[in-house]
Amino acid sequence: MGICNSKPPTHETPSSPISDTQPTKNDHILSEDNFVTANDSSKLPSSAVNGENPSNEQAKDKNELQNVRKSPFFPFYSPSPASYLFSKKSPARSPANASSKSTPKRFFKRPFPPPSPAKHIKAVLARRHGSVKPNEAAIPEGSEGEVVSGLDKSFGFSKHFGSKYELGDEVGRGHFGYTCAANSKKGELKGKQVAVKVIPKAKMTTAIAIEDVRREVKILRALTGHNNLVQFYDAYEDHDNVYIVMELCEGGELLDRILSRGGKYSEDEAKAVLIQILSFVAFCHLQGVVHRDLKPENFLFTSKDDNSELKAIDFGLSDFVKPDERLNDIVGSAYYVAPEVLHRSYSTEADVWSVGVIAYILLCGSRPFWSRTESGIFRAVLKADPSFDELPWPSMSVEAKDFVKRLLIKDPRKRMTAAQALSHPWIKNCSDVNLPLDILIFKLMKAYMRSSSLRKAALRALSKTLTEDELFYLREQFALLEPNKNGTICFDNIKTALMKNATDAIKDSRITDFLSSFNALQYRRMDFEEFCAAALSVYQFEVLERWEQHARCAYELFEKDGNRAIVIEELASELGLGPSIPVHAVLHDWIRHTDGKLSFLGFVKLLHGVSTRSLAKA
Ligand SMILES: Nc1ncnc2c1ncn2[C@@H]1O[C@H](COP(=O)(O)OP(=O)(O)OP(=O)(O)O)[C@@H](O)[C@H]1O
Ligand SMILES: [Ca+2]
Ligand SMILES: [Ca+2]
Repeated sequence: MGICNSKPPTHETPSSPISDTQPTKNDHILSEDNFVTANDSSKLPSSAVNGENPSNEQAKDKNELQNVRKSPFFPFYSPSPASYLFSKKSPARSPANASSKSTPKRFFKRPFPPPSPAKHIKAVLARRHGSVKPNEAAIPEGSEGEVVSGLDKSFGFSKHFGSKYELGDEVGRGHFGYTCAANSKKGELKGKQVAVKVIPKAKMTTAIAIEDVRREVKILRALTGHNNLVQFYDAYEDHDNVYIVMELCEGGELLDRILSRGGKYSEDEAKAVLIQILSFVAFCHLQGVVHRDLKPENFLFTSKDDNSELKAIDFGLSDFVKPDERLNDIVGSAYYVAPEVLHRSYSTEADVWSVGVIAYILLCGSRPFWSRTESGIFRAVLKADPSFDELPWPSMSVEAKDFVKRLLIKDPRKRMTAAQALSHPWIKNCSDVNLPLDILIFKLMKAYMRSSSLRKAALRALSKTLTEDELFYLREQFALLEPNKNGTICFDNIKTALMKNATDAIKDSRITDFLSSFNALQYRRMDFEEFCAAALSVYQFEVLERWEQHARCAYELFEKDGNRAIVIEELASELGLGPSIPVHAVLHDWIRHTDGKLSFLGFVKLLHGVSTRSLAKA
């Protein structure tokens, strides 16, 4: 990886404190020494920002720097000085500072920076506010983010906020709004403390910004009933603001807790946090909602208690996504953004990547992809492999490393889903987790149902090579479909399982339309053996070290039972190859010349089947 490790890197060198200041354009500058020098006053936190006396601040910096220089290891193995930045008296968190534009500034003086608040990708801000100069945005934007006058800023929300709630102290602040505690004056919540996210209409200067707020409320309203999701109560508006009323979480942001611990989470502690995050993410994905802004700032603890429950907040960038749909707008926060988002073709897997980044940070205290500039971070996300060689990784369990690596796989088809992550040995071996239904099962089953008998035979052969560990997840998923006493499922099982888990969000994400793909199961039943073939992801299988062995073994089984002579045209249509492809040249090696049956190469290609893109068009 080489970006955020213990050796002074030779490129993308962090030489300034991580802060909310705009990244500079000189991300190509190389630095021999990435230690921040204590007398480089331009890099010191300003007292105007953090309220500290500048000379104290310099002294602290110096001390910390000395600690760092003395330590042969990472800065995270020296006590973190970060917690003082988050004390209640921090002006960044007080209402008096309410005019500042975004997340409170927090500064660090470390050669290898710990996590800090993540900024939204500049292109997001350009689209939403029309405020970033076109040449500043890393990704060129169209005219959709243009500032338009005469926008309709009425949302149809109740206008009686003032008569129902009394606003109290500010409890947090983001780029789009600020959040206050409030007291409910009447109704069901009378006397109860709530949180109110206030989004000023003056900030909604583009049609997209307005649409985002509408969708934020719609998604919050629709998604209900998960323990790790903040409870939404209602939305209001007046001439100046939109008010989102929700459950008050008094335990602060996950980011603050990570920082106050100096980045040290034991495997078990990290696991406890990640189980909650993944359980929430799997829930969203089953409802067809992609959060798109998962980061430690957007998870809050309900209380200061060490074992407090974690709640996801901030659906400001979230969207509905149909099972076969790919989204293309570049959205999120740079450190956490998935490679396929930067490639403008993504779905729910992008959230899982962000959880991978959070998992990496929880376990080692550093960000897996870091650079001083946005474009540098993007380059790292697209090209660099995170380091697992530096401390503390060598002392961590093999399972923990495998878990994080499989969340941070660049190809989204090969990455684990949230439900699979909850079934990963690192989690399942030591905790009693309620495994959720995985939307991936339905996507794969749909592709299976549309496949030829030849591909089904190939998949069946591969499924016979699964080990007990690999079967665990499929067994759990099959059980969630509640097979009858003969151990088989049909259309009704799939429908019932989906409906049992449905919230209102499912209407917008059209998950129910998807059910028609399973019509064939109205007339026949599927047993566990066939389910394994149907719900097996060949792409995910490919990342396993023993893949080649599995595939060879499966090919032998297929040879005995399923392989048959096939003509090139049949294979081309099976694989969804278009007329522009010279099939005879391309598929030449996929068919064995001696008997016209599939070669090993052809077998592997057939296993992958038609690309999801051509399936989506079908
Ligand atoms: N229910 C809540 N209880 C307590 N604090 C909250 C609650 N909701 C939000 N906050 C605080 O307010 C902050 C800002 O809220 P939120 O993240 O929703 O705003 P935003 O403007 O959309 O942020 P961003 O800049 O990440 O897009 C949060 O980081 C958190 O500290
Ligand atoms: Ca936020
Ligand atoms: Ca937001």
